[in-house]
Amino acid sequence: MLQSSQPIYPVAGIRTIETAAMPTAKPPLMERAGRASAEEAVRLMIDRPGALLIACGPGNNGGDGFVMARHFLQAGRQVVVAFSGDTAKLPGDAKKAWEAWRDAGGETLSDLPAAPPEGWALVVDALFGIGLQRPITGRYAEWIRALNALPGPRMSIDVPSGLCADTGRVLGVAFRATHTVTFIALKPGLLTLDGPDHCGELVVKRLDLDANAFLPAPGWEVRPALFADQFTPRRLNAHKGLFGDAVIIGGAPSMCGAPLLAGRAALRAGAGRVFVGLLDPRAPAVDLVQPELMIRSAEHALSEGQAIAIGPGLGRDTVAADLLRQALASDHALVLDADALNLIADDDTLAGAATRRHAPVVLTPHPAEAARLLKCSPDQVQQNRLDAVIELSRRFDAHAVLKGHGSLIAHPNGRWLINRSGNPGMSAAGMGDVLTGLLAGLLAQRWPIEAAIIGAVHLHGAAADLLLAKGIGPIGMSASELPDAVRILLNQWVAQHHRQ
Ligand SMILES: NC(=O)C1=CN([C@@H]2O[C@H](COP(=O)(O)OP(=O)(O)OC[C@H]3O[C@@H](n4cnc5c(N)ncnc54)[C@H](OP(=O)(O)O)[C@@H]3O)[C@@H](O)[C@H]2O)[C@@H](O)CC1
Ligand SMILES: Nc1ncnc2c1ncn2[C@@H]1O[C@H](COP(=O)(O)OP(=O)(O)O)[C@@H](O)[C@H]1O
Ligand SMILES: [K+]
Repeated sequence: MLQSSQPIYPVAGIRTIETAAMPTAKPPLMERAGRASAEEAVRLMIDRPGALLIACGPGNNGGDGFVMARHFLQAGRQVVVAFSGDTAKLPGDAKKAWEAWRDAGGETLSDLPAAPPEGWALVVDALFGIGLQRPITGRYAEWIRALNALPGPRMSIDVPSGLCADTGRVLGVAFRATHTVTFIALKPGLLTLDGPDHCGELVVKRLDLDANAFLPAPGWEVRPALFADQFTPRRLNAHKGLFGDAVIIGGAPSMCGAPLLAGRAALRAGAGRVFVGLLDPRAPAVDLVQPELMIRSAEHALSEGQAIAIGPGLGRDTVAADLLRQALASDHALVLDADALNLIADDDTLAGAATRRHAPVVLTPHPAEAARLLKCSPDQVQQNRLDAVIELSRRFDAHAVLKGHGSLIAHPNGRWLINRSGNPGMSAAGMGDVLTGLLAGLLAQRWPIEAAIIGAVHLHGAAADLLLAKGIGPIGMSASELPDAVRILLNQWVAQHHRQ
């Protein structure tokens, strides 16, 4: 069974859902959140006897911590709660949760205690959740640093404290959880930038709410279920003409490797034929490692194919710009990567031609390329990757993929997604070229545009995860190893889907 995709809401959306659900929620949402956290904690503490430490903060995240503590106390488990604020200033529900903890016989320490000799069974971070407003400093920062230094499992309630739930930025310092239990739905900051490094294993507890019924989800996580419609087994009577022609354009002098890698990826993704159009007049006439690739001059290759990807190793001279102009004038689906993006960033006429195109355009920038397109700094892009990808899609009226861990996809219809596959083995030259080739390969097979983008981005990361699981990486994983893993996965998924 393919797992269905989960919705993602920025904090404002979560707040809307909470406000709508809260008045009628019985038991109250904080009770549900505390209980759900306790259930998850029990799973983490199997084989770990002893006390657990819960650090509670001054808002409702702290309230969840008090509820969780009470459950363990009532179950006869030793719990130590640390809270450095003023209980009189706790917001309503959190105050009630503290009172219930106190009334159950719970004790609250005003500072972090020393760890027992056998260590804590579990360290729980209930300091800040979606209400984090500014960088953490002072005593809370000291607490987080001290908690991060403790051995054993560390669980965050809702959001690792210090992590911005919307962007995945660390504000000052952040708790590094081995497990995070998040409520109602996923938030973007848990899935991109520094989010995954701080969340550890991430579990969503919906608190018995159907978030989508309160507020249609603006974003979704990428899952194979979203493109499984395309998993069609091949007929015995199939022939290459059914699987389309992909065209890759690039390879200025000394940069031929990039389009060849993309071409190999397009083949492994199943394209019937792959044309690679190289700009370098002295480029080899054949790829001896992959002789199936049909190498042409760039000009010649442009007249072939159902899907064109242009950019890998393209260069930025007038020849490159002219080829890009021709590609933009074609009526095929077009993937723009690398130097094609840089050319567009520098030339309003090319940018205009991309924006006005009728056939689909896919932009696949890494953060520095996105920054050139948006005329800002890479840092500004990374400060809010979701806003950046949505803005790119809007400005160019195109599909956009902002690469990096937790790649984001935005469609011109406003829908956005975050991909969770992939690992740091992919932080190596040529990985982006492979993604470009996969996109061209799936588009050549006439996958609908959204399915092709989501599918390519997910497969790309999942292939790297497969290599990682086999011990091939993260150190030393190379881009040319990825296409074979893509082929294995795609065939497995199609076969599994049709056995169900
Ligand atoms: N609402 C609900 O129905 C449900 C909510 N739930 C739970 O509540 C959480 C949200 O609760 P929340 O809104 O109270 O925010 P929270 O994350 O506890 O932090 C706010 C507090 O921190 C303070 N503060 C902020 N930044 C700071 C900083 N840098 N350094 C120091 N202080 C800082 C801020 O103070 P202020 O900014 O006002 O000075 C305020 O006191 C949510 O993540 C989930 O766990 C669940 O129970 C499900 C139902
Ligand atoms: N740590 C990581 N986790 C997941 N994916 C990654 C990671 N590092 C890189 N990638 C992926 O690898 C690809 C790198 O692309 P790019 O930066 O264009 O590389 P190149 O230009 O060398 O081909 C992107 O798809 C990116 O999302
Ligand atoms: K937290």
